Amino acid sequence: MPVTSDVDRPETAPDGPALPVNELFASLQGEGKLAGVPSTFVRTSGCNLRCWFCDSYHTSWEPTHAWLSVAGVVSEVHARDPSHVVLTGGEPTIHDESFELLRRLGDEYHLTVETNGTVVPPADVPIDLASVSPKLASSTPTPERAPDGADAGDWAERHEAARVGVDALATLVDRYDSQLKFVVTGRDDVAEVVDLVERVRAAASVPVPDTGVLLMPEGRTREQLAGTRTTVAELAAEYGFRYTPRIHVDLWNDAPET
Ligand SMILES: C[S@@+](CC[C@H](N)C(=O)[O-])C[C@H]1O[C@@H](n2cnc3c(N)ncnc32)[C@H](O)[C@@H]1O
Ligand SMILES: Nc1nc2[nH]cc(C(=O)O)c2c(=O)[nH]1
Ligand code: SF4
Ligand SMILES: [Mg+2]
Repeated sequence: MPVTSDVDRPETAPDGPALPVNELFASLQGEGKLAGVPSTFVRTSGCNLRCWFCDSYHTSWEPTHAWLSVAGVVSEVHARDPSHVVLTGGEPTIHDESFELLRRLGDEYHLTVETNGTVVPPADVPIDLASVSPKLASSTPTPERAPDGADAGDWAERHEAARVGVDALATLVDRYDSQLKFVVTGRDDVAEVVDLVERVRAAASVPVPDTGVLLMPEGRTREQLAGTRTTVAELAAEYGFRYTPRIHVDLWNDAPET
């Protein structure tokens, strides 16, 4: 149910809890330690950051969505086969209704939340895998590095101020089965990964193994990934971190609903 399909697109939310949904589809989890697992993806719109490379431009730089009731999202999930649900965005945790959705799905599905790690959900929210992707300095938009046609405005400062909260990251790691999945643009990014992982370890109460730290190559398209993946895989091997491919990009490039 992408916004490009023929679904109703009311401009305001229906009565009751509702979410701005950019797309809802079944695919294979393409990233991280559950890569390859059939999953239903719910992609909310709206984000508190503005990564210059965001592969979901229509949830961040130019938010686009249909408003769906939480009950309607549950029905759409029920209508699909996978036992795993991935709630992503945009940044799903900026919407309280995301937490209500997770509560309503928790008994029936394995729940992964893809998050930038800046927001801690209420303690009662069921999450089976917190897939946390803290943002490095190389994600910050600059006049030279912003999506085509986007107005970065004051987002360089806002993004930089909000992109990392060590206490929030430590709480997520303490509370949930988790992975720290860093988008790596090149060799210069790794010192910051090492430093941030050490800061999270110092603040967390549970161990953060190197195998829970995933390096993911930056790239929205096959062509872009071809330019980053070998370097990033070699960095993972060198530093003892885990490498994650982006198998949906390999398989379907940057097609929507994949
Ligand atoms: C679109 S984000 C949505 C969830 C959340 N806002 C976040 O950033 O984790 C989903 C995943 O895609 C990753 N991602 C976004 N753009 C990317 C790019 N150009 N290359 C590689 N990964 C990217 C994010 O880091 C995150 O792991
Ligand atoms: N197949 C597939 N796997 C994914 N894993 C995380 C995704 C995301 O955008 O959060 C994603 C996505 O967009 N597609
Ligand atoms: S935090 Fe996630 S959704 Fe937001 S701009 Fe960055 S990659 Fe896109
Ligand atoms: Mg994606």
